[in-house]
Amino acid sequence: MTAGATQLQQQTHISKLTLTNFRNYAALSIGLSPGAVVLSGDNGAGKTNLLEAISLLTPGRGLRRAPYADLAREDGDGGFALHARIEGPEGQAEIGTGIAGGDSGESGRRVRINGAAARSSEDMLEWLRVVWLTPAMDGLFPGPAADRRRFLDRLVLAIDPGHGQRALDYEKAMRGRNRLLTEGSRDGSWFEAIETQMAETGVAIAAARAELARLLAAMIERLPSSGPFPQADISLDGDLEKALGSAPAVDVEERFRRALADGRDRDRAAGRTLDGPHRSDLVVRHRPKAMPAELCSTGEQKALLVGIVVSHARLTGEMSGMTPILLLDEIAAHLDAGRRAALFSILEELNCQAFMTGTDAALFSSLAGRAQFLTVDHGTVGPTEDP
Ligand SMILES: Nc1ncnc2c1ncn2[C@@H]1O[C@H](COP(=O)(O)OP(=O)(O)OP(=O)(O)O)[C@@H](O)[C@H]1O
Repeated sequence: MTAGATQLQQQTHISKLTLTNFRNYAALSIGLSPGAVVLSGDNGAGKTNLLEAISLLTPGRGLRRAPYADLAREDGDGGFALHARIEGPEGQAEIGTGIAGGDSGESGRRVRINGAAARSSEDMLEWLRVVWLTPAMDGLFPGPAADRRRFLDRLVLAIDPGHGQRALDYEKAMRGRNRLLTEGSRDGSWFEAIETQMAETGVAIAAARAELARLLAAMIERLPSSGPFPQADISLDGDLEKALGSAPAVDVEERFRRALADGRDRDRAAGRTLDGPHRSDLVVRHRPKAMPAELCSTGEQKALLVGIVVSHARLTGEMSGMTPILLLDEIAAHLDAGRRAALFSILEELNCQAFMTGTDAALFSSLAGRAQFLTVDHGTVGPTEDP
């Protein structure tokens, strides 16, 4: 067996995917290969739906952030089910998730791993990590900070599975504080308890983001300085993230707790908490052009994002031994032939399973013989003839 074959065997990948009543799929079961998987088909055929299904194999609402009830096929019973067989260095796992018919999905989706109910959806991270780039993210740099924060937190989650719970705990505490503010409560001990929790979880969130930014910046240095995917300078714009650069976490926590207490009147007037990691931003600059990312062309922004995502995939692989599965929706749309070829060879070098979609398989023809080509046709998926 060649060294390459051994490597491929160890790659974390989905080898089988089954969808039941998911979006436009009534029933689908497909075998998947490690490495690149190209999904081509007409507009509306169901390519993104397939990626969305895979994105639900990680905590959260998936790549469209759609309500679970919308994921259930329109003519179905109101529920949906996904099932995936994962193969990786740790062995094989069977992961299932979905909601039952008649369940609005508001209470969350169920997750089963190897036949047993998971304690939380974060248990899936023991088996695989999933990261995506979608056309909706083309507007990430000029768009709202909330989208960049979400992107950043997803990158953190892939290297630090505890991040999701931290974010949930912080949001829950903040909702509690906001409720006290809008109710006009003056109950000092209630505020103190909630603000202490916000300070603890908030600083932990900021510290995890700062650590990701530091590690990711080191990985981005490994991108060739004049290559097709430009080096990005990334930094975090947030009071806590900045303070952590020059003070120990316990001091930052205490400062944040005091700032929350001192800011009650101001926040009461605003009806919400105005300071905290829920207001932080990810700042990206195009290093070769010495320009903020949001001022770059659409193609340049896409190339920057690809550089960040592949650097992150490399980082995750090196840290966890598990390279994320990449979902690259319509990835070829803004990349010229040279950049496409460069992307394909980076993906091969990363040794990750990467799903790429496009209306035209020809854009991926240089991968012939090195990728699995599948044609998506309104609820069915089969091998692409003559890719
Ligand atoms: N809950 C649902 N039940 C049934 N069909 C659905 C549901 N949600 C979406 N669809 C259908 O799925 C199709 C969209 O699929 P998808 O977004 O995956 O297309 P695509 O192949 O990525 O297309 P494009 O190339 O245009 O991006 C649409 O025809 C839409 O009507």
